[in-house]
Amino acid sequence: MKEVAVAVGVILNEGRQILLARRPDDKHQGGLWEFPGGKIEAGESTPEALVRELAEELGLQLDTGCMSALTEVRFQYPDKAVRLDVWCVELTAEQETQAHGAEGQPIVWADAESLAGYEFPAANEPIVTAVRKKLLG
Ligand SMILES: Nc1nc2c([nH]c(=O)n2[C@@H]2O[C@H](COP(=O)(O)OP(=O)(O)OP(=O)(O)O)[C@@H](O)[C@H]2O)c(=O)[nH]1
Ligand SMILES: [Mg+2]
Repeated sequence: MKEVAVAVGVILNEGRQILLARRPDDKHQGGLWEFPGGKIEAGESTPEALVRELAEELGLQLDTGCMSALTEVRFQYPDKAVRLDVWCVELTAEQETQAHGAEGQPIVWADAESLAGYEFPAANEPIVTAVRKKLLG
């Protein structure tokens, strides 16, 4: 199965909360919570893909300077193979006010302590571990 390369953003506000979005029911892994992002297009770096995806999905106007690599996860679903390239995205207070579910999807700001209480796609388990380690030590 061809592996799909995905840019994934762990978006942090100044209070070290993390933005989660709920995946639409009709999409792959629908109804679960995700870290926003999407498929990397030909010729794009991961941060470039994140700038584009986070504008489309959340209305954020970002440049790549607020992004830093966190981890990479390869996972095989029964119907799909993915490689998630996960970057932290640090928002200013002003940028935080821009963030909304631009495609109608619910969003929440979650504390690192509460992340384990959300249902994520199976591939996200190592991401949650990495975020907790970064923010909680
Ligand atoms: N964005 C995102 N995708 C994830 C996460 N975890 C995970 O397994 N994926 C998988 O990565 C794949 C691509 O993500 P996506 O559906 O956001 O892609 P996209 O925004 O380009 O959407 P599209 O289907 O409208 O082109 C999906 O199969 C999705 O299930 C996650 O935390 N965030
Ligand atoms: Mg997406």
